[in-house]
Amino acid sequence: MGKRIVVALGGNAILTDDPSASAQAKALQQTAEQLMPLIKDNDVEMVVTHGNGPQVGNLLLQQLESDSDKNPAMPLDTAVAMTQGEIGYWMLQAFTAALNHNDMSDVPLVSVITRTVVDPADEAFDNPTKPIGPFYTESEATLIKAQYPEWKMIEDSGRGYRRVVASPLPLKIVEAKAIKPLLDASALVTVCGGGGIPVIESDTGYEGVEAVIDKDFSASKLAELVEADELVILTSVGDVFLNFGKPNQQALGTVSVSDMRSYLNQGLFAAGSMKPKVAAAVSFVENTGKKATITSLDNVENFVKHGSGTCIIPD
Ligand SMILES: Nc1ncnc2c1ncn2[C@@H]1O[C@H](COP(=O)(O)OP(=O)(O)O)[C@@H](O)[C@H]1O
Ligand SMILES: NC(=O)OP(=O)(O)O
Repeated sequence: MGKRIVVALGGNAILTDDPSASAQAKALQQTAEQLMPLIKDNDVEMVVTHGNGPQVGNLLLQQLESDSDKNPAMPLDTAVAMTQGEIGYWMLQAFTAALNHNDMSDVPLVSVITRTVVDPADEAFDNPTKPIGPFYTESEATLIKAQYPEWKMIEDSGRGYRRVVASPLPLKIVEAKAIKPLLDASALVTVCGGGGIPVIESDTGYEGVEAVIDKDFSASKLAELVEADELVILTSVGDVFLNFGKPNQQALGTVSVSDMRSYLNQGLFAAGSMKPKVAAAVSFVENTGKKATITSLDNVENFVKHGSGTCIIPD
């Protein structure tokens, strides 16, 4: 068995400044090429997961047009499933091209519709924090609030206003067991897209709930469940920084998990962006004794060759 890694892809892997299907599929083609050094010439089983915040928010906006009985709007759990389907499809297309291009056309490919179990009593249901869909100016946000008073909007890290929805913590990935044999067969698997379709346990099995789960937390849980050797969180920055954006900012290279836990507990990372990534990575290392890396897609080749990026290791 090769080394098993779970890779979580950030927003920049899919969405550029053009949200059309063709532009997102094209962005993923480049992403797939950038991931190839992770598996090419290495005995690696790769599981890929991805976000869906912009896509699911846009899809909900499209649902607002569909208010008749003949063409009803879809609820949020179904919208998450729809984005898993669309992005999973683009992933298959992108990986097919990249594997062909890198003489690895024999690698089996699959995208798995995945459910993630959450706690119905999770306090996140009363406190929406997950930004989805497009960014709005302050005046646009005011108009939207008047039109949809039930929506909660927040200012998202100085980038504009966005709608937020509940984002409960993932407890269990329902399909984790089914994914393992695919990995054993050396398939390249896309799984748990958008954090997974949020479900709660019910008398008959599972019931969908309205939420969007953070994909970094799901990736961490998934990595534990498939017994991954490493969790790799890819975003738009090559390193995690202390004092990010300040003149004295300092890139973190290899850091022990207890040091990173201490930085996290001191509140040194921004909520809604770097904090969940660090929390997810620290949780994986604490729970498994394996390592986790946070770096950028652009740095994958350097990471493979020289180990650059922020690497959290067991004590
Ligand atoms: N301490 C930090 N170190 C590095 N980047 C940070 C830090 N705090 C905030 N950031 C910001 O977090 C961003 C990554 O978060 P985000 O865009 O939400 O992730 P995703 O890649 O999952 O879409 C980086 O592009 C950077 O601007
Ligand atoms: N579900 C999720 O975490 O999506 P983003 O990474 O796109 O916000």
